[in-house]
Order: sequence, then structure tokens, then C-alpha cells
Amino acid sequence: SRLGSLGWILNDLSLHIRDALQIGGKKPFPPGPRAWPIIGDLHLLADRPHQIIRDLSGKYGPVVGLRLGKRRAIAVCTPATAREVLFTHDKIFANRPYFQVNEQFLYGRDTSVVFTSLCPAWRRNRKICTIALVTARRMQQLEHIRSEEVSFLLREIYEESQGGRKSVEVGRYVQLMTARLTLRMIDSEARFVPGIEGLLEMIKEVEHEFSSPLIGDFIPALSFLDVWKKIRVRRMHRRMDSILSALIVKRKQAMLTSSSSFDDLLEVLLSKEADQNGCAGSAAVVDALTVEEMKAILLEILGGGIITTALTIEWGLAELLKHPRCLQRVRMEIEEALPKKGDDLIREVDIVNVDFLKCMVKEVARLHPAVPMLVPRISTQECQIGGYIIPPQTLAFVNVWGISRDESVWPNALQFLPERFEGKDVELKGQHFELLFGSGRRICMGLPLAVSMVGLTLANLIHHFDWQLSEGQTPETLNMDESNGLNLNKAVSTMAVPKPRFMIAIANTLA
Ligand code: HEM
Repeated sequence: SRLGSLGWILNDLSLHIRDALQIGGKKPFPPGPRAWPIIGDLHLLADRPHQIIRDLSGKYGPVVGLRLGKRRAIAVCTPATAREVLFTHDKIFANRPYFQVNEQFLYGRDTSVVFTSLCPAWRRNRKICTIALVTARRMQQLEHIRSEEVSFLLREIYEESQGGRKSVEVGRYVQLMTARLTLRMIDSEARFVPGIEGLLEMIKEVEHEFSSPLIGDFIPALSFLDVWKKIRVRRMHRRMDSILSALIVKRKQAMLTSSSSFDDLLEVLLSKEADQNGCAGSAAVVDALTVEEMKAILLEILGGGIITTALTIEWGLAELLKHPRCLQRVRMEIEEALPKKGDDLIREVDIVNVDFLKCMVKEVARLHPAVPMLVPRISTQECQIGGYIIPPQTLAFVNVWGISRDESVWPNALQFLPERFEGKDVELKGQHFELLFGSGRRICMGLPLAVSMVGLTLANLIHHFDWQLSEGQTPETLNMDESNGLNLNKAVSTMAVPKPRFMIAIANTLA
């Protein structure tokens, strides 16, 4: 083991020396903070890394070089360098790094979508999920589920506030809504799931574990420090596995007794289940899925869609409470577009032409990107970013949060100004590198669903309720701090009193 440690120290030293040297006249690895022995810059990423990296970029420039234990990393912090990673070198950076926690939760390597490397399995799984959940046709077919869930949310908020007399923790109910929605798209029979709160808590715990990889992933010599986390992850994985297994077993039993279609992701996945020969019915071997792969896909869809969408809605409502003029303008434009809407639920078709609502959704995504540094990528061959040489196996973070707050990219960057998007051709679809949900082949698969849900939910919350801040709070004192984590959580939940504007509608929803 002494020899191992010596080898590791030499490797550490050689990384330092290589990074400091100019190779063939090209610029060496990008500059960054002075790395500590052994841990490198790992300590910098412990708490809200997007904020730290934005500050480092002010000092070191648009590409910050980091050493995370034995791994190299870069963080890009401008639209131009984000474009280089996500577009110019899309293929080189289209892989995800391996982390042990991911492998544990996802039944091995390359089993799913989000954390799977660029391989045939990723292509197959992403295609299956896209067709089952978010193509234009599928979005249309599933519209009724989204409307029902928003309607149910209005009712829950109304009930919880005792008809507008008490403040509610809006984010919690929005999370329950996105959890129910995602579960129903996976399993169309899961209409009133009694254990939805438990599932949501579980997903949050799993995400918490995902957001802090094991030390051994970066410093193998210190992997003994991971013992407790490994035990925790194993336990949590077992609990999650039993939920996912139960979903599959229940569906298989239902399929034995019913010949009608379930019209959901589970049905599509099970139609591709591999037999003993690795084939799925008439499908080719490469199209067949193992049960472990199905569970990994289900877990990623639950983990990828629920919290991100709910957080964006919560940040959006908080910004509107902070900026009542914006809230009034959105409401007015909704009412102008829908003069006869009155107390009915707003549907997606109703709001396609409400431009200010769309501007508002973009402004929320800009100021509060739910995944502030995208999902990390890893390079597969040497390339140049910002003129610096980036060796293969370098982790890459794209600090979209930092780009959004850069005054040279967005004048008055820290202010919430939806009107900045009026008449501007900037979309969230991955072509504009100043406003991103990812880009290229690894762009967020759920983008159409997320954007629809954020707009639809906010439109209904604004249209059906007059929102009052809890006692003692003013727009100026509303807390907008962020907490630590993979996602951009609010440090303090948004509490507000929803005064129903249309008693009849709420009463109908309750009926
Ligand atoms: C506001 C809500 C959402 C945000 C902010 C968000 C953000 C992201 C980001 C930043 C990535 C990484 C992109 C990259 O590396 O370039 C991603 C990937 C992904 N997202 Fe989302 N997401 C949201 C909602 C959803 C929903 C609703 C689903 C599914 C129903 C979903 C499924 C996925 C999947 C499967 C990937 C992996 C794509 C791949 O690696 O090929 N997301 N998302």
C-alpha cells in the first residue's frame, strides 16, 4: 500500500508539472486556483459550487481549470466557451463521468439515459423515453393528465389554505403535483397514489446522495472514508429497488388479466423485455431491455423530472410575488387572450399566444436554472477550449447559472425582467448559449414537458388566486437564497396566502 501511495503522489506531482508547462507552444491546461496537495480543489465544490466557480471565473477567465483529487476538470463560464463544449466539440464531451453512487443506484454502468455514456444503449433508451413521453404527438395525447394534475393542485392549495385564510408552502404542493404527473406518465393506473409523499421524499434523498459523489471517486487512497455513505446508499438503493420492482410486478400481473393498452412508459418498457436469449419478442437483440435497465430508466425519469420542474415553478411564483407589477401584467395578458375564460381551468392551447408568459418562463429559467451547472460531461479525446489544451478524461461543467448572472451577457443581469425577452429570438432549445437546458445530443430530454408545465402551472396559479405574502413579509424581504445541492433549491420555502378569485371554479374542482 506504501508503493500505491507513492505512485499516487508521483501521479499528483506529474499532473501539477504538466499543467504548468507549455506543450508545443500551445496554451497549457486552463488556469485555476492553487490546488491543495491530495484533495486539489475538491473543497471548493462542497457548497454551492456554481457560485464559487462564477467568482473564480472573474479571476481566471472564461475557462477555469480545476483538480478534483486525481481528476482534472474544467468549468466554462461564458456563452462562447459553453458553445465550444456543447456544440463545436459536442461529440467529444457527450459522455458522462462514472461515479460509484450512480452505478449503485442505476444497477451498473450504461443502463439508462442521464448517466449513461454515449453508447447504443443510451441511444436506444433515450429514444424509447422520448417516444413514450415527449414527442409532439405524445405531448398532445398526455395533455389531459397535465391539466388534471394542475386542477388537482389548485384544489389542494385551496383546501390547505382553508379557502384562502392561511398561508401555504407552495413548493411542497407543486412537488407533489410533478411527482403525481411523472408517476402517471410512467404508470397510467397510478391515479391516486397513497404513498406519493413517501416516494417524493425518497427521490429527494436519492438526489441528495447523487449530488455528493464518494471521495474514493476522486481520491482512491481515501475511499475508506466512504464506508458510511456506501452503507447508506446501499440501504436506500434497496428501498428504491423494492418500489420499482413492485411497479413492474404489479404491471406484469395486470397484463396477464387485461388485454387493453395501458398507454404508458411501463408498457413500452415491458414490451421490450429481454427473454432468456436476450431478445424481446420480434425485436432485435439490441432493442431488448433487462429488468435492471427498466428500473434504472424509471428511476432517472422520476429523478430527472419531478424536482427540477417543481423548483422552476416555485422560483417563478416567488419572483412574481416579489414583482407584483409583473404578476399583474401576466394576469392581464392572460385575461386579454382569454376574455371568456372566467373560472375555467386554463389549458395549454389557451396560452400558446400569451407572449409575456413565455418571456416570464425564460426569465425564471435564466435567473434560477434548476440544474445550475448542467449534468457533468467528460471528454474522450484531446481538444481545445478557449485556446487551452483539454486532455481526454477531463470533467466539464457548464456554469449556466454564472452565464445568466454575467452583466456583459445580460444587462441588469440580477434583476427579474421578463420584458428583456420581448421581440428577442432567444429560445431554451439549446441553440442560444446564454440560456441553456443543455445542448447538443445530451440536451434535456424532458424540455418540452418542463416548459409546458412551468407555463401552464404558473398561468393557473396567477389566474385562480390573488397571492398575499405571509404576515410580516414584503416583496423586498422575501427570501430568495439558494441552498446547496445538485439542483437549485430554495433555502427558504415560499409561503403565501392564496385568495381564490373564482369561488365557483374552485368549488367545481372540489366536486
Ligand atoms: C425545469 C425542468 C428541467 C430542467 C431545468 C432540466 C435540466 C436538465 C439538464 C441541465 C440536463 C443536462 C443537459 C446537458 O447535459 O446538456 C438534463 C438532462 C436530462 N433531462 Fe432534464 N430538466 C428538466 C426536466 C426534465 C423532465 C420533466 C424530464 C423527463 C420527464 C427530464 C429528463 C432528462 C433526461 C432523460 C436527461 C438526460 C439527457 C441525456 O443525457 O441524454 N428533464 N435536464
